[in-house]
Amino acid sequence: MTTIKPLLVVAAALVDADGRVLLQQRPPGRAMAGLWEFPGGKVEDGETPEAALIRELDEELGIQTHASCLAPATFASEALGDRHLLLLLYVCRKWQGIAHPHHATALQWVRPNQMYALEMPPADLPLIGLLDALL
Ligand SMILES: Nc1nc2c([nH]c(=O)n2[C@H]2C[C@H](O)[C@@H](COP(=O)(O)OP(=O)(O)OP(=O)(O)O)O2)c(=O)[nH]1
Repeated sequence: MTTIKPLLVVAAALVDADGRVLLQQRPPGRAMAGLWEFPGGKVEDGETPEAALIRELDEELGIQTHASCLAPATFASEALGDRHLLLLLYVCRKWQGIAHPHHATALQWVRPNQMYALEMPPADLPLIGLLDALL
């Protein structure tokens, strides 16, 4: 029997005052290079999902937020190679600092209905409609 180990990933829909969401472009040389994703990353051993997301937002964008500013929104469940991705998406409207692409090739602020035209990871596609309805 094949054992599938879930891969737990957390990501944020950072929403600005105009209802736009921040996406970042995955850098070259990595899986899914060039695709537009929500900032975030893997939950490490011993971390809560919220602590992992706070860490990733600081590492990737240089912004700071708090667990009380992370509202669970939805999740994705998708085969990913020999793993199974569980992606927890939070909505965050409050943070400190200005987002800069520390790891990503580029950042852009988009309305959810503009995401349909962007190349995003397969797991993210079902999340767009939810964000579109929610924001
Ligand atoms: N951050 C993020 N990852 C996503 C999204 N959609 C999606 O399928 N993923 C996948 C891509 C990767 O397989 C995984 C995230 O892992 P990663 O490698 O980017 O995370 P990480 O920052 O912890 O990276 P590393 O430590 O391995 O360098 O989740 C998304 O919207 N945001």
